[in-house]
Amino acid sequence: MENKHIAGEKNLILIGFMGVGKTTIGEETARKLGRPFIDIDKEIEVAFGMPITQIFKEHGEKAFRSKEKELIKYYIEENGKILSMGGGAFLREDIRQLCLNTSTVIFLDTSWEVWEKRMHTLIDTRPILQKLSVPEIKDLFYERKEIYSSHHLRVDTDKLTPPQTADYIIEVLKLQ
Ligand SMILES: Nc1ncnc2c1ncn2[C@@H]1O[C@H](COP(=O)(O)OP(=O)(O)OP(=O)(O)O)[C@@H](O)[C@H]1O
Ligand SMILES: O=C(O)C1=C[C@@H](O)[C@@H](O)[C@H](O)C1
Ligand SMILES: [Mg+2]
Repeated sequence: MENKHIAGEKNLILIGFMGVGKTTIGEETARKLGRPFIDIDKEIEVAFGMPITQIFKEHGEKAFRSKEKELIKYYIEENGKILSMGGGAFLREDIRQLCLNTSTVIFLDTSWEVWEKRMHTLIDTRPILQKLSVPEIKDLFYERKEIYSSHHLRVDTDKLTPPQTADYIIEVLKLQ
């Protein structure tokens, strides 16, 4: 009951470090609930007409972050959707507060040990990871964890597949 009250028809926003499954699990949750799914990273790519790696190279991170903020504000305006954030969006206090005040924020929590095994599949498409050594990535991973500690629901994804994670979110928030 408590959870139903928290979630309602509010947007669900998935947060967490790069590659924890925000896009995959967001898509799956939206499909199961029959709700629209918006991936903010994808929308930024559409707006610039190029992949994220190229946006960082040609326009810089500042332009990327500015478009990210603009699109989050736009998509958060209307309720009923599932939104997956870029891993860095929640770093900004204004975005964090906007998300927490309007939506149900779900932190996908993956352990470093599990994430590290997945890392090699992520590097090519995540420019932030490309310039860092593994120990630096590990530091960033734990730094970011603190930022993601502001949320409404935490899901430990280590032993769950994306469809199982989506089922868990739907069940615990009593969305069906
Ligand atoms: N629970 C999981 N178990 C196994 N593999 C997973 C899990 N969640 C995601 N993956 C895999 O990890 C990769 C990254 O997932 P995804 O792109 O959804 O992450 P993301 O959080 O959206 O990353 P980013 O912040 O960079 O957008 C994908 O190949 C996906 O299939
Ligand atoms: O964690 C980050 O800073 C990022 C995560 C990705 O989702 C993208 O938004 C981009 O690669 C930056
Ligand atoms: Mg994603």
